[in-house]
Amino acid sequence: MCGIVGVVSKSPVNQLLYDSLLLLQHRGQDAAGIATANGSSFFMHKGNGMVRDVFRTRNMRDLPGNIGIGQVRYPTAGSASSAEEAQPFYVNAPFGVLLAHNGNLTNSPQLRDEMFRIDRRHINTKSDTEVLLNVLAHELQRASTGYSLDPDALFKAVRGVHRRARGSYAVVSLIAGYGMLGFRDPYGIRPLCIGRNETESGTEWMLASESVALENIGFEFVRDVAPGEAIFVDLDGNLSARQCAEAPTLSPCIFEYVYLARPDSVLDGVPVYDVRLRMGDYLAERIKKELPAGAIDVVMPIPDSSRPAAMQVAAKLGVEYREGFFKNRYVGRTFIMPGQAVRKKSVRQKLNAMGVEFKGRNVLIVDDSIVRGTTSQEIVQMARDAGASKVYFASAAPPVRFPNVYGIDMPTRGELVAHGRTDEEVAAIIGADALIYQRVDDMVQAVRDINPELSRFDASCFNGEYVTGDITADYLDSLERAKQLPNGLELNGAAGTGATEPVQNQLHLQMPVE
Ligand SMILES: O=P(O)(O)OC[C@H]1O[C@H](OP(=O)(O)OP(=O)(O)O)[C@H](O)[C@@H]1O
Ligand SMILES: NC(=O)CC[C@H](N)C(=O)O
Ligand SMILES: [Mg+2]
Repeated sequence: MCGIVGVVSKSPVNQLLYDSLLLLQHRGQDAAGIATANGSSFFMHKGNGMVRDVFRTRNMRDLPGNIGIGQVRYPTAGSASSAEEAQPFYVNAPFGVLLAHNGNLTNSPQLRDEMFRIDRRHINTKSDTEVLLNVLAHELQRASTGYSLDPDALFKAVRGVHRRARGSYAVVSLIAGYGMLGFRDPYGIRPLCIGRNETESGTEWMLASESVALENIGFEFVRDVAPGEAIFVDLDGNLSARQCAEAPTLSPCIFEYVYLARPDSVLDGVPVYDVRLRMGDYLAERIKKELPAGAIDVVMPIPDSSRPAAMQVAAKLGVEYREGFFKNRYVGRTFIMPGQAVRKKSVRQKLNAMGVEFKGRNVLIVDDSIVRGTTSQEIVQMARDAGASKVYFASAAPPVRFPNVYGIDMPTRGELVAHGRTDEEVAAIIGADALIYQRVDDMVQAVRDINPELSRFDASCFNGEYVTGDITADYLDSLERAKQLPNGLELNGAAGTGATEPVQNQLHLQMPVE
């Protein structure tokens, strides 16, 4: 998961894009980038780090124009440390195309090979996004007649992308001299929504990963982009939309509701906050079945993402809710950091137990999910060190047992603490007196209680069923092999290079004027 945003406005967009990327920062902390178009010129600034680190005033001044796209990156392909793999990506032919992507292509090596052998295109990085951009560029070349491009040709090109690309992709793109194009893969695995702002000079349009990124900067939420659908907004602000997939089937990633998205966003008609509360309701029912009444003195969340579920667990159990862990607000999300060593260290830097809440009490600690077990192991130990009598642990999501191949960096089974283990074995590893997990059916029902029309989800990391239907055991094995160093050690981060020095990459791309 990364955060993407695109806007066609009536006034300069640099600050607008910056502000909306800040609202999407929770989706990617490793790199950030903004590209704008002014007349026939593209301007771009991108680099490693968080939004506030990457953009200085001088960089912002160098991003003129009323149309632009932006991205915050959490790598799943290539490397966390390579500033060249920060997004957006640019290719000069045909027309000049910029692209930002949230998701992960599962046939990127084959496409890369095809690009070289058949399309004669060179891919310069290990990023699947650069591959996706070149597929789009090639399809635009095929669909366009002569020197011009109209919405029909653009939508034909997106149909071509859907035929060739596999995996997940929510995309925003700029085409020099034409406008902004956005689309979502035929399963709608990663989110994308449309916002509008009426001004005296006309309508402005925005595309963003989450509704919070457009609403908080004054745009009105219009709707989600449908799976397989493409949206094109020309330079004058005229919007056209078309279904470009043959058999679109909405199957959004359920982990967005569990952890990835902000609670104040609404994804595919479902407020994330409401789902997290419902997950708390169902989890409380499990806890009632598994622990004797009166076993728990106090319920505590692990800040931040588990708070709504933990509040609801406490309310349903009729037990006191207390904040036992103080969070250092200057440390980011640990799960999306590249590399196990930095994740482990950051949990301790981020959270500190407050002794007064623990001494002599039986505590139930609630988290939204347990993935590698990094957070839960540290937290249980902190609770014990702070004097808790018993430490019970509950997860608002079911055990994460299978790799994710659609945009969350957990590609190997070995790194998942629940893979091949019983709940009791996981409890022993994290050191808890008891561990209660949500059930998969209840997690799905928590979303469906709010939007019964959503019937299919990508819940592959919980149930091993991959919605695209083409993920084989061989493919999963190949991901694991790619993560192993020759000495048997594991690589850190998407391509294993681990934490990074901030590197900046400033481009000013000049398009020919017609
Ligand atoms: O089992 P693990 O591999 O540790 O992963 C799961 C943990 O990581 C996430 O927290 P994170 O610190 O990323 O973000 P948050 O502040 O939004 O909870 C998530 O909320 C869990 O606490
Ligand atoms: N998490 C994502 O959406 C990642 C986007 C893209 N695959 C990259 O690695 O940069
Ligand atoms: Mg957390």
